[in-house]
Amino acid sequence: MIRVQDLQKAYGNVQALRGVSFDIAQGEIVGLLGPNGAGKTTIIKTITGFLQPDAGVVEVDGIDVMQDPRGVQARIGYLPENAPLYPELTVQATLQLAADLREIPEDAQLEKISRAVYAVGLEKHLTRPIGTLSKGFRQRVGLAQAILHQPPLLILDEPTVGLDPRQIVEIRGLIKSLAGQSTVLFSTHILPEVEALCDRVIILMNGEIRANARLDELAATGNAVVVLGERPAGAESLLRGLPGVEKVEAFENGDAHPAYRVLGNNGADLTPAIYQLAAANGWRLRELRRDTRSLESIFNEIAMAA
Ligand SMILES: Nc1ncnc2c1ncn2[C@@H]1O[C@H](COP(=O)(O)OP(=O)(O)OP(=O)(O)O)[C@@H](O)[C@H]1O
Repeated sequence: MIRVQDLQKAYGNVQALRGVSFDIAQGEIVGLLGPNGAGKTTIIKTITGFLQPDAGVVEVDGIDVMQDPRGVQARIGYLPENAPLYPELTVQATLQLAADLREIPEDAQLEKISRAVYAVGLEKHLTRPIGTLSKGFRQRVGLAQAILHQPPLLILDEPTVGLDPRQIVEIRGLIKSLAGQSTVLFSTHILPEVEALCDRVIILMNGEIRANARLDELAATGNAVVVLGERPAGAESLLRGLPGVEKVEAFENGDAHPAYRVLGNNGADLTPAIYQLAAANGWRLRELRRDTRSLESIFNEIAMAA
């Protein structure tokens, strides 16, 4: 659905993007995560055809954005950061204006507006001027504008920035429901946002991609945790003898059963070999799993390495 290849962009002597490449498949929901100034908005503006890169290729649905920006924009619903809205216009007038700008034929406008309004829960607020709406409801208007033409791809720049905790939960819920109909790429600097919404995360720092993986892959380590029913003689040294094992640490897991953290030396999954070892030696396994890391610790590790 999106192909970004070796994108580069400088503003004067600020190198905002330093060769960014990634692909997003149809139906995915992907978070572009990075601190302020990492280059998230620059990537989004390039994909949506509002900014010309210095080098690189962006394709949406096989269409090159530099060659046919209007063709790409017809396939994208875009919610910019702090979407500009006219405070004196009502919700209905705002959406009618958006439908005109999208060149939606007049006889189709009512049906499209009504569909978008119900999708974002604005049906009771059609006659209210934008200026009287809370920030959360203004964001719903922005989302309704973005989905008016039923685009196959939604691109949202920091969709929950400036919202209070309740509004954040509501907007995240809406994004999740819209993801059923569209591929979604959104940017954020908030880790729990990624955990709440994404299949996959692209971590960007200083104009470079530092990670691009499914959340479960990123969280998995090459270490395993094993808890046994009783303490068989020699368990620790047998675990240590498995190929790919660096070290075995016994730890207290709170229920008096022997627990070990088995540290690998090459990132490979150790659990199948541990399972076989347990079966061969008649150990009673209470628990066997890959050890995981939180997104926060991954992010901090990447930031420290930067
Ligand atoms: N129009 C501009 N002129 C000069 N520098 C710019 C311009 N727009 C962005 N930059 C710089 O380019 C870098 C990337 O900015 P960008 O807005 O893409 O980052 P971001 O990750 O979206 O950050 P934020 O979350 O703060 O919006 C930053 O160093 C920023 O200061």
